[in-house]
Amino acid sequence: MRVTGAEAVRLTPHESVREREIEVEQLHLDQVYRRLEEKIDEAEFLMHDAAQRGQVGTPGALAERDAQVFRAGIHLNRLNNEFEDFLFGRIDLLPGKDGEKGPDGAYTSVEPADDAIRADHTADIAESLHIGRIGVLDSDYAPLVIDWRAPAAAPFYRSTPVDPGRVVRRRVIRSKGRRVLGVEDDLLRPELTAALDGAPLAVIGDGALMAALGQARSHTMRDIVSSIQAEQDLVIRAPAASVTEVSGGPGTGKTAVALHRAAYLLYQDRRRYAGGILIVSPTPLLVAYTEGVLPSLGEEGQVAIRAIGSLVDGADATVYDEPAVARVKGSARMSKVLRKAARGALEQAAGAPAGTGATRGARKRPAAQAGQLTGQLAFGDDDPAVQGPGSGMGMGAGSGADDDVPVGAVRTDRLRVVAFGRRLELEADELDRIRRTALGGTAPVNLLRPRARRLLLDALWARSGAAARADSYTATGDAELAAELRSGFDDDVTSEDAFQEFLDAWWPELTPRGVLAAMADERRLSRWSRRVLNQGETRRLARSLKRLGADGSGPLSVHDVALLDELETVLGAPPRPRKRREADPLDQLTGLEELMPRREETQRERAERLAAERTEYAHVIVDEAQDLTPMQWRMVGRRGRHATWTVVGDPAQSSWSDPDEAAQARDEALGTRPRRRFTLTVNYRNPAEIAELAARVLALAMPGARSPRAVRSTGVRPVFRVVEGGGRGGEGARGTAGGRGPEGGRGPDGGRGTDGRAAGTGRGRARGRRSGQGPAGGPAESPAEGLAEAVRAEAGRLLEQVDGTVGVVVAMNRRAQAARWLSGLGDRVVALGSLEAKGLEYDATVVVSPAEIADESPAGLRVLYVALTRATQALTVIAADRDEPDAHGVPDLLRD
Ligand SMILES: Nc1ncnc2c1ncn2[C@@H]1O[C@H](COP(=O)(O)OP(=O)(O)OP(=O)(O)O)[C@@H](O)[C@H]1O
Repeated sequence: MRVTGAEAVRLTPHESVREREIEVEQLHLDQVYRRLEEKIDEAEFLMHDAAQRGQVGTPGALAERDAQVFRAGIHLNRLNNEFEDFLFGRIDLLPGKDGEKGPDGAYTSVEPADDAIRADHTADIAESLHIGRIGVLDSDYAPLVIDWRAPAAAPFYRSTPVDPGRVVRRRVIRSKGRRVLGVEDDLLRPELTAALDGAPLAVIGDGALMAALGQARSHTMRDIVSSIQAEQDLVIRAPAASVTEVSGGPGTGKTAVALHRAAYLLYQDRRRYAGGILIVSPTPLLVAYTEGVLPSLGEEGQVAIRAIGSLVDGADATVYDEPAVARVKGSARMSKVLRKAARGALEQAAGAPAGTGATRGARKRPAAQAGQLTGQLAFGDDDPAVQGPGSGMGMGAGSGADDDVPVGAVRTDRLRVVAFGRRLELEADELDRIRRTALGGTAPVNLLRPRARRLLLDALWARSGAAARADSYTATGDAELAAELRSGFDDDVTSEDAFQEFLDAWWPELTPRGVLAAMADERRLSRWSRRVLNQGETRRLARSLKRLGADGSGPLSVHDVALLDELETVLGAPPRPRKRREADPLDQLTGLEELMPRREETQRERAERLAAERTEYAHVIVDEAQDLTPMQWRMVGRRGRHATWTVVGDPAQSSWSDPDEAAQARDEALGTRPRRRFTLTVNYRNPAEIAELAARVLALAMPGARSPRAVRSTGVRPVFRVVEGGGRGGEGARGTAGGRGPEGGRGPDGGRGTDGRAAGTGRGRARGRRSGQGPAGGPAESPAEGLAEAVRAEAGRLLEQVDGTVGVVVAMNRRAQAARWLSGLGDRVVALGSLEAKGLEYDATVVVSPAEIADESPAGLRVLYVALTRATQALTVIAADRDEPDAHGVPDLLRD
């Protein structure tokens, strides 16, 4: 903004300095954009020119041209992306110890020269660097903007008044599009009188960080690139070798740091990370919340952000298991059960249940019906565990008119073939022995089929007279003839449809979903889980897996996905057509089509594609690592066998009940790689008032654990409200919202008396009355008067109070109910179950019935701790009877 003379008169001296400094930055930004436009023109010219030249030249020249065009295209794409605050920072530096410049054109020295500061505490600024989302050089290769990830930008984040290095002033520049809106400075050497181009160094405002933290939250996370703090920067730029472990309480920026680290690693070594970076997130909600951050940092290509329930290709878990079931499915013991189930499913398919006298069973049972004997699943054509034609109907080897085999069914209790003009037969005993021999060891079941086939042929060969003949050839030294005879025999047998059909039925290809569905039969499962799970666990597991249906295609739970992945390993993936390798973009370059305008792939689509193409990654980042079950660690571990890792988490927020078992699985996944540990200590999300309340729950959940230090205080204390009867079934319960009379709530100022009432009779409630509708859509006098009305009223009040989002956190089994309570309040408010709240944040939250959340699972107190730490500005706790609230509405759990 240009300050005219008339305006300047009206400005206070302070304001005029601010305006002048904004103007200085505006001039620089204009210069940057001019340069960017030149670069865009260059890139466009290059692309056009290359297209004109077509496919002429030597292969080497063409490859070089393609590479150039490709680079230009990527650059163009980035430049064309309309970045908010493209340029966001500046540092003014003292002269350095040496005069060496780095590749970005900036001096590399971190420490000031010995004579940088004069005896009278004055100094001159030797260099000013602007920091932005990508680096820009001017036509003389002098830096106009330094990429935030470049080494020269590190002092912007790292310098502190205690250890300022060369930095005298750090400036955060706020801009929108091409317009600079404001600047905020930190003076890192306040004792110094510094001059820039002969004029005193101006210092404007303070609290760029505070301004960022106070901003309203939306449904997507913002990057923190302009205000990364020193302890966070250490993690982001930590060397990638081995394992980087980051712990820190709620709101300390673990997720933000993890995302920025992915962008940093790509910047540092793009070729190495062309192998892909996987970010594992606990929920699809958190994926949706965070997936915009990387594109805003100019990175989206090589990073796949996946929810733990979507890590297996094609699986998209929509269901949460009850805690007792989740405990069983998540336990490392499941790997044993699954191994047995995979082998058991195969035996079942062939009609010989393990341990029940397979021969007898097999004799009595026609193969296609064998599974039906246990009452649940038909192993055979409709067998969910079986893929492909399997035991297809047809005139198979074993089909015959005898016994009780339906016409056309393939028998698996005997094999009959004709070879070398002789009828050969293997009986059930022999087949059973062969199967057991083939299954010996730990190799994947589906991959053992060739071995089983070979054993069958050996057995048939042994019964054929040809074997004796071959032996005599061998004895007379004609081994070649013996081998020919054998190979002719094998050809003869295997060319018969009968043999192939038998094999398909007797050793079908099993699918993970099919085996999982097969485990829904409790009797069968108890055989497979013997001495591993107890009866209750087996029952719960079988019951839960019924959801998958007989064909295994039903909805998956989050914990089922790790089981599927394990089964994929145990069964062995059937060979798939090879897909194109995702590698360095330059390696894959095929020509101009890479650059032609196409529909932009979304981050999610790209993630899907990458995940489908990759089974392993070069770097794995695990967010909310404390929540991974042992089975999930095994699943994630398989994706990073050769990777470096960044693992971020907070044990105090863990919803897993057996931390020791999880720690062991984590150690196995991370192997013996050396670890670097970091701790983040400052809570940037919650104001101190909310953090204090959460700390009370932390003291119960994890005695002795330390809360992070809240960086700001708003003076707005949590509000408590009471619903009588609200704990008894929610919607159906009657009660009085805020019905404890004048003392029913504790006001935002910490005072008691009016707020509970005000909320109870507030806007949300009035709206309900006006429309003649209760929160659940029924008449106002309906039972929704209770908890539903209180929640709705409070959400309505908070929507008035904040500009951004409101989250209503309820126990998992109330999710659907709560969504109905809030219907019509708009999309700034959302209802979520306690486990879904992981990692998310809202301007304001309503936590409904803490006791209910805490009682949900053995880790309930830690889950409640998560729920209470989601708000950036305001928190309301609605207590029901079960919370045993005191006269002020404070639940028993949350009292001092
Ligand atoms: N340096 C920073 N500058 C500005 N905002 C920050 C900074 N660090 C963190 N934040 C903000 O603080 C909030 C919490 O960050 P984040 O979600 O990454 O924390 P977390 O440690 O993952 O929390 P939780 O454990 O509760 O999931 C976010 O809004 C984030 O943008």
